[in-house]
Amino acid sequence: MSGEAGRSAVLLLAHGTPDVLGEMAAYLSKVTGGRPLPQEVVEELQHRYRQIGLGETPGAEAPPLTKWTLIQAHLLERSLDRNGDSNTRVYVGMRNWHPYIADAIAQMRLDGVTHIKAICLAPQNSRTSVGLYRKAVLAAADGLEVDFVAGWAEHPLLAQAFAERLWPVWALACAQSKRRVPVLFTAHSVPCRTVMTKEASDNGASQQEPPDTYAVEAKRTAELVAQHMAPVGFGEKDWYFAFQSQGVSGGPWIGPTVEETLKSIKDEGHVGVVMQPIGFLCDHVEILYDIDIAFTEKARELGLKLWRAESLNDSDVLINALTQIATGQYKAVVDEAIVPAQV
Ligand SMILES: C=CC1=C(C)c2cc3[nH]c(cc4nc(cc5[nH]c(cc1n2)c(C)c5CCC(=O)O)C(CCC(=O)O)=C4C)c(C)c3C=C
Ligand SMILES: [Fe+2]
Ligand SMILES: [Fe+2]
Repeated sequence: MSGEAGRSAVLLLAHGTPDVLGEMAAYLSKVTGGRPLPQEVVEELQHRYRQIGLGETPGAEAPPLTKWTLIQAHLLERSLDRNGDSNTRVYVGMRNWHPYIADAIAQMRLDGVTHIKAICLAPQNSRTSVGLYRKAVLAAADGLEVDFVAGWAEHPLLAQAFAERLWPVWALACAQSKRRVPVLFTAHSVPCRTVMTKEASDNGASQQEPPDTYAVEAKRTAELVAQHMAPVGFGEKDWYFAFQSQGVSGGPWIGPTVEETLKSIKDEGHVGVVMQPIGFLCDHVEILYDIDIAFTEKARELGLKLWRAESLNDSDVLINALTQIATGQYKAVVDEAIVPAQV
C-alpha cells in the first residue's frame, strides 16, 4: 500500500474510554461535544466503570476498549505484513480519549504518511458514531489524502467472526437447558432523531439529508450472522433483535429495548437467552457492565438464564476482515481520496 508519491497507512478509529475514574467528567464532555451532563450521570457511569475494573489510579493494564483496540491494530499490522504490505503501519485514533484521532494523525504526518486509509471499528454507519469519526479525521487531516471507510456491516467475514463466537455458547446454552435457547442480537441504540430524515442547510439552500442507515445495517449484520449459523440448525425463529444501552439525553432513543425484549422472550416460554452484540468489536463498558451485570440481573429477575457470546477482541477472522478492507480486497463503502484542504 505504499504509493509512489508518498506513504499510505491505516488509521483505526475507535470510541475511546477513560483510564481512571477521575477523568469521567472530562471524558463525557468529549462524548457530548461539550454539553455538560448532570452530576448523577457522571457518578452512575463511574459506578459502572468501577464495576468493570477502572480505579482511581491507572491499572496494570489499559482499560478493555483501549487494550483490545491496540491489540487489533498490532494484529492487523502483522497480517498486512504477511500479505506483502510490510511497510504499512497501523495507527489508532480515538474520538473521545487518548490516543486522540488528532494526535494519531499528527504522528502519521511526522512519520511521512501522506495517504490515510481510515477504518471505523464500528461496522454500521451512523451519524452519531461514524459521522463523528469522519468529522474528527477531516478536521485533523488537512492536506493529507483520506480514504474513509464508512461502512462494512455486510462484510461476510464480519458475520463469520460473530458466528464463530456464537456457535459454542449457543450449543452450550441449549445443552445446559435441554431445549432450544433463543439468541438476542443487539446493537447500540441511537436517539430517534438520528435515524429520521434531516433538513440540512447548504449555502442557505435547504435540502434533505438522507436518513441514517444505522438501524437497517445493524439488523442486516444480525441477519447475516444468523445465516452463518444455518449449517448448525439455527433457524429464523431462533433469534430476536434489540437496541441496547439507550442514552441519558437527546429525547427518545430507538428500540425495542433489551429489557422489553427479554420480557417477550420470557412470555414466549423460554428459560434462557444468549446475547450477542453485533455492533461492538471488543469488550467495553456496554458489554462488561450493561450485558454482563445489568441485563444478566434483569434476566434473572424475569426467570431467564443469560449467556453471552465472547466478544471478537483478537478474533483471527475479524483481523482477516480488516485486512481485506485495508488492502481493498473487500470493497467497503468508502469516501475516496478526500483531500480536506490544500497544503
Ligand atoms: C451508533 C451509535 C453509537 C455507538 C456505536 C456508540 C458506542 C459507544 N458509546 C460508548 C459510551 C458512551 N456513549 C454515550 C452517549 C452516546 N452514544 C451515542 C451513540 C453511540 N455510541 C449517542 C448518540 C450518545 C449521546 C451523545 C450526547 O450528545 O448526549 C455516553 C454518555 C452517556 C450516555 O448518554 O449514555 C457514553 C459513556 C461506548 C464506550 C461505545 C462503544 C465503544
Ligand atoms: Fe455512545
Ligand atoms: Fe452508550
